[in-house]
Amino acid sequence: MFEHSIKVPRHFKISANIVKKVATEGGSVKNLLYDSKLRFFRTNVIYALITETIKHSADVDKLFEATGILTKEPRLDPWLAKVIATELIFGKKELPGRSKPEETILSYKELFEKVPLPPVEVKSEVRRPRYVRINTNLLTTSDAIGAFQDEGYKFIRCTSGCYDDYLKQIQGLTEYDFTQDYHVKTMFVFHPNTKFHDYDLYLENKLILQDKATALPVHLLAPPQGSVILDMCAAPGMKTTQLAAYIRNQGKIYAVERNEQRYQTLCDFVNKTESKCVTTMHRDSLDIKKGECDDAEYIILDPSCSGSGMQLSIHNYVEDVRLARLTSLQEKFLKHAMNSFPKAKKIVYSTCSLFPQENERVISNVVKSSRAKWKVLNVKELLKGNWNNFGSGMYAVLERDPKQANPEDGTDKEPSKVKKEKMKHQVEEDLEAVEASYAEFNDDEVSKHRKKKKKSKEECNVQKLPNDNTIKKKKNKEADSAAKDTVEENNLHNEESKNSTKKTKKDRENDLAEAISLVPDNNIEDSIVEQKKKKKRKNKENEVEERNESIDVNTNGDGCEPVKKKKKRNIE
Ligand SMILES: C[S@@+](CC[C@H](N)C(=O)[O-])C[C@H]1O[C@@H](n2cnc3c(N)ncnc32)[C@H](O)[C@@H]1O
Repeated sequence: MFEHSIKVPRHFKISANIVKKVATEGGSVKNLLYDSKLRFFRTNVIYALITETIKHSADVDKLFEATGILTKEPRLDPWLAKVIATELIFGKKELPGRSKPEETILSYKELFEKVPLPPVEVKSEVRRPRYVRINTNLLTTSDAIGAFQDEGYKFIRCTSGCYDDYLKQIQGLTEYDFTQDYHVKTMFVFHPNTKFHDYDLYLENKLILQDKATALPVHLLAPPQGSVILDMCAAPGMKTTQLAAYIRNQGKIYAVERNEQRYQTLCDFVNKTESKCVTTMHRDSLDIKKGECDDAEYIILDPSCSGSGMQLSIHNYVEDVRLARLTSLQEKFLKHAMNSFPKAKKIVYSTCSLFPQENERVISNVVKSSRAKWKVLNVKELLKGNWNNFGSGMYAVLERDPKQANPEDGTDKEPSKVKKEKMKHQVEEDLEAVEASYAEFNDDEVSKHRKKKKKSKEECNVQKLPNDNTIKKKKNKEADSAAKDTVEENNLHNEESKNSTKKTKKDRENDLAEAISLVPDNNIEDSIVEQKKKKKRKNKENEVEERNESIDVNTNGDGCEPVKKKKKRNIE
């Protein structure tokens, strides 16, 4: 028999409260846990209990459903019950006290044990490499390579240009190697164990610890120097500062953040990184109306999400109600981005969630209802099939359809009936593409596709240092020469950029073309230039016809056409 006077152990109560908060309101377990009131409590014990409860949540739900415990015991708090049942069934297998909730759960132990549960999945943990981004406002990539070499790291260069070779190469990096990222040329990749927290370049904000997945949206947005960008959900400022470096502080970035504390973090980060072209705004993005930020041409939309793609499995636990709330907010953001900024021509939507509700469904719902003003580009085509998504979120690239928008005044022409039909058809095709792409993201098409791909005969020029600390400290001459080309490329590129303030649009296009020849893997810019050439030709042919039809063509900015769809879509 239990005794009414016996209290529920405090660690159970605290854990139950946090699990409830994470599931219903969201937020980080660590933040909730390291609340000052708990500072001297056994946080490690509680953290383990919360993690286990979240990990076994689906199984515990099954046990509760099969036994009907929550209906039969209406006074039992379901969150507390979850924590205690997890401890009893999956944790220590015993309970410390004799409180009523503990006794109630114990009385169901035999019934719980009869419920068949799926076998525990043993997941092999894949450790992600350590990515760092060079803040090119403060340090050139060539100087960064030199600095890493001075530290004893060996620069490994993939000469084949083949993505498969690159992937093999990063998997084989030792603790003394580093290489340049395949897509984002200002990023470098190190062994997962590499620590940078005490490293001078990091402390001086020349080196930013940023994961590849969070850097890709800027690469996909690819705004040219001089452009005006709106970052609708900016704090802590990873993408804002990356954008500032990307456009070499030439242009303007509106960085909007609603949360006061996070806004301060954003301002600090912007200052520390010398992201001088950034205007921070402590605002709710959804309150920014036509007439404000009207000059924004490129939009990055990285709204709050469930974070289910983040490494901590703890984030995978999201209540349906919360997910629905997030989805509806994300749709609002996207609609706002698409409709409120007359000059906007490209939007990159990204989340670190893997839930389709926060990704493809947001895109399809919004694009469906947007009268086809925006076209969804195929991310895999933009990356030329070369992105092995490590389960860390999703991206969608939307480009305003130049045939259906009037960039001069930002209004959309009312389309004729025939055109409306065509547009509807186009939207359906686009959505099919998006849905197919996400489906492929979710299954293992990536590896199938890669197997089919013709392998390059060229091998990576991989030269490894022996695993020896003494040798590590010697600067490697061979590596120096391997890096030399990159250094020269970067110097040239940097030299170009110094003169860029006075450049015309034409000059910028030429710069872009040159940059592409300097950086051969710069896939996005590559496809943009190709598309520009095509578009110029096409524009000439269609000029008269289009004028007659009164359809305005987007002639300002980069004017790039959406990437043409192929019959068979390959999306990673
Ligand atoms: C996923 S984080 C953004 C991360 C950021 N883009 C980066 O790369 O560092 C989402 C941010 O959006 C902010 N946010 C949420 N709703 C907002 C709104 N209505 N207006 C402006 N900011 C908002 C949140 O406070 C949070 O800081």
